[in-house]
Amino acid sequence: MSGCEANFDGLVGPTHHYAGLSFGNEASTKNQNAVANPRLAAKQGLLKMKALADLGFAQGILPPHERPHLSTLRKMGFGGSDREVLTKAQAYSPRLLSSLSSASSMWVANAATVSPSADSADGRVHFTVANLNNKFHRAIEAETTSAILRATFHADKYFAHHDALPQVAALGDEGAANHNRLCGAYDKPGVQVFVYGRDGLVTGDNEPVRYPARQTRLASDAIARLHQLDEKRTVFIQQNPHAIDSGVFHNDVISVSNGNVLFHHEQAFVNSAKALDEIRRKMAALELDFQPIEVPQSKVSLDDAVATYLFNSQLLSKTDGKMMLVVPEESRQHIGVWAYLSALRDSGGPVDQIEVFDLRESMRNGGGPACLRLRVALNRNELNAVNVASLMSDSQFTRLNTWVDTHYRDRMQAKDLADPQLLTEVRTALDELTNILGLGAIYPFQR
Ligand SMILES: N=C(N)NCCC[C@H](NC(=O)CCC(=O)O)C(=O)O
Repeated sequence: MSGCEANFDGLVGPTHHYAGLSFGNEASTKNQNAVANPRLAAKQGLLKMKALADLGFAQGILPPHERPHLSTLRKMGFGGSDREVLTKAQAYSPRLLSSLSSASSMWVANAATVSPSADSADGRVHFTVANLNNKFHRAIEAETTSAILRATFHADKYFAHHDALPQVAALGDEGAANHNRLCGAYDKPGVQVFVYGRDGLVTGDNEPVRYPARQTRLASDAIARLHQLDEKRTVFIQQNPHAIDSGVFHNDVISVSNGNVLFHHEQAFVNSAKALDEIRRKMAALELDFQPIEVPQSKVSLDDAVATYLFNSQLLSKTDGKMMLVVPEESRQHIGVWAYLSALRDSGGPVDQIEVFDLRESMRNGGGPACLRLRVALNRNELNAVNVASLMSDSQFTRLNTWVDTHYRDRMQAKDLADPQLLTEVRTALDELTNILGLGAIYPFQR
């Protein structure tokens, strides 16, 4: 298969904690106020990146954002020295400070939507930063995400960058977590599948009632337009509102694609048969076979899918033509889910290997293996144009582990966030990280 899918993982930031900020994400709500371990979280992520790099997959690293986000606090009228701003914000509302200190930028599946050059009319890889406007703590990510992506994929000849869509609910956009691509070779045309939870312009009667639908059709349409996609190779599907109400806050909690395979739960989509048929027809026009793997509710319930995150997996193509599924430890711990995955592995189908990773620190905030990565399908020239220090290697792994050991605490709770020493630690760490990753001044405090 020519071209490759590079996975860029978000490095967990030093303020990682459990704040219960994401209504609709049941893990986030359930673990509010639990004690977090940022050092362990960062190391669990690095181990996954290194293991996949060692298996021969192209693996990149995206840095965390600066938190607490002093500039938002200042925009909200908290003045004085940095120390005073933190103290006043904490006194006003510990929850506000917590929101502006979340390490949520680690879940880079929500950083942007990415379209490979083979699908875009101008032959460039397109990135649209996600506005994440459904959650206050995530809506502040867009500006730094944009700086990071532009520094990592900096050659204009190959990469086109679009700013986030306007920050309004009608244009709610959560990035690649609601986007899949079916293809043959990664650098040849494929079919892009956008999944949305509600329309955005009009209120329909088929919307979730309990939890919010974060992605709108209006936003997905805009991205397809910005990325210059061909409608003959684009599909828009509504996510099942019942799934959203069961805790499937992003589509990547209920489906994942790779190559010509779509691994998904039977209750993932509205009017599933019609949607799958459209994908099949559009792929057939490219002379590609579509291989859906549909998991029935009778084998894995929606609730078990949300609890174990088996669909929040990475489906990766191996050199032997078979695929490997990267799942979180929680999927192995569940007898029924593990039995299903073992049978899938032994079925003679496209997936013949399951790899398990302990990502518990991230999982407790609702972020599994797929949430932590941003897929970027690249041809050889494009891969060569990526900022080289952003790619995982033996030396980067060693440097980053040492960096984490030097700068990260092993205990973090909301009450720690007003400590001015923490802000100093964060800035010192991030300044050093931009050197390790060769990214230049991407943070406002560096300018
Ligand atoms: N499925 C994908 N692609 N990403 C997972 C994102 C998890 C993230 N959790 C949080 O932001 C919780 C933060 C807290 O509660 O402390 C979210 O809900 O947006």
